[in-house]
Amino acid sequence: MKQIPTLYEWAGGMPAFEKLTAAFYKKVLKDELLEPIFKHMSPHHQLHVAHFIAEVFGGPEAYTAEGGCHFTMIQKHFSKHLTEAQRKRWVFLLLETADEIELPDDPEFRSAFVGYIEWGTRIAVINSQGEHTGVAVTEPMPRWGWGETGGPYLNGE
Ligand code: HEM
Repeated sequence: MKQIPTLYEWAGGMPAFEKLTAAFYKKVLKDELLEPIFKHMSPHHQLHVAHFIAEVFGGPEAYTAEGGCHFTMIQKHFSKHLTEAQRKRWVFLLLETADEIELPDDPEFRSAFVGYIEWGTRIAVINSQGEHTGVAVTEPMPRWGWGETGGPYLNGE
């Protein structure tokens, strides 16, 4: 039976996630809707987000090793009062960056990728409205797989 790669491996490993967030946050800082909420972010922000997403997609436990967990990430959004318009722009710019840095664009990968991004951004917005969350401090990191598509696009292989 063929070994199915993780989304992390299929994407190109950590260099791909770090490239994605580095290019993404450059765009964010030039965007009129997002710049005001990100202008004070730390220089490590892009790496933390790369490590978080990479871990969700089956990569090494880098975010956890840095002392983070799912709740920590959720907490970073408390009381930011993020709007649906900001969320949509965040998603749009991330997907635009994914194309620009040539993240795999096969239907299977992108379907799984967008699935998590859609879920994760909605969770971020919900948990940004105050300082309460349904997410327990002990909640494990989400683990995203290929989902309904069941595996990567193999083009007849
Ligand atoms: C899949 C979706 C998302 C993930 C995985 C994510 C992840 C993270 C992480 C890991 C941090 C902490 C960074 C650090 O410790 O340096 C953070 C902070 C933050 N996120 Fe998100 N986020 C997501 C969606 C969003 C969206 C949609 C918005 C806004 C539209 C947003 C706005 C922010 C802001 C404003 C901060 C704090 C920035 C600061 O430190 O000044 N996030 N996010």
